[in-house]
Amino acid sequence: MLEVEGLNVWRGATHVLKDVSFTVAAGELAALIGANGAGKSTTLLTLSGLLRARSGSARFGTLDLTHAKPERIVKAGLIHCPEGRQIFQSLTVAENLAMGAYVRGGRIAPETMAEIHTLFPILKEREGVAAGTLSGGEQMMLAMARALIASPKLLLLDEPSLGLAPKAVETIFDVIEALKKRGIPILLIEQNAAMALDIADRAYVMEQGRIALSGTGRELAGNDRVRQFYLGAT
Ligand SMILES: Nc1ncnc2c1ncn2[C@@H]1O[C@H](COP(=O)(O)OP(=O)(O)OP(=O)(O)O)[C@@H](O)[C@H]1O
Repeated sequence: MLEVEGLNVWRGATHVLKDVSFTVAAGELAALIGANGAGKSTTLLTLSGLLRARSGSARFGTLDLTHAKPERIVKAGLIHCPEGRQIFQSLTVAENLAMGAYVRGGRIAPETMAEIHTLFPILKEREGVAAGTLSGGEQMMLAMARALIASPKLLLLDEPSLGLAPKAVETIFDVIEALKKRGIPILLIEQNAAMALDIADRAYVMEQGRIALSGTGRELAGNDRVRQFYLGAT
């Protein structure tokens, strides 16, 4: 479904992504984990068409992401869910959700809204309030709901646990598991390696712009190097 091969991306004078290769198969939850500055955000920006690769390829089905315009990539169903703070703070919850449908050129179908309210009951309760008044966890849920309304064929989740209280992180990961059960393919970018590896079918560790390790979530959770550097084992 998503095939990235030998991707090299420069930002200014810095060679950030170095021969990056990975795949996300249909129905799969893949996790990309790594420390601050490893190159995870650069990877997402490249897949969304906002940064251009100097060499290598990234294909989403038949679409060549290294040359397609960002709007074309969104239309093809590669939907980037940013961290919760990037919702429209002064718009209501309902208005933010409407923006998700707008990118696909339509309205929200009643059955889609019903599904969103099943996944995120809190958003129904809060539909009339300004998004900026929601808690961090609720804002993340709104960002995820907005991405889902855009009918993703592959959902790019950018650090969904960032800055959230532990209870909110658990709720968000429960939702991610629910999306996985619905068969929505997900590329999850996370610093919270323990939780990401726990739910990932396949995982990649990025270090200094390279894929340093890959395997199933379980394999990597048992890997000595991962345990030492990413899971805090002693
Ligand atoms: N605009 C830029 N110009 C030059 N270098 C940049 C720019 N943005 C990021 N970098 C460099 O690219 C490298 C990777 O950054 P990136 O943001 O992709 O990492 P990350 O793994 O997503 O980390 P974080 O979790 O902190 O966002 C870092 O070394 C960073 O300094």
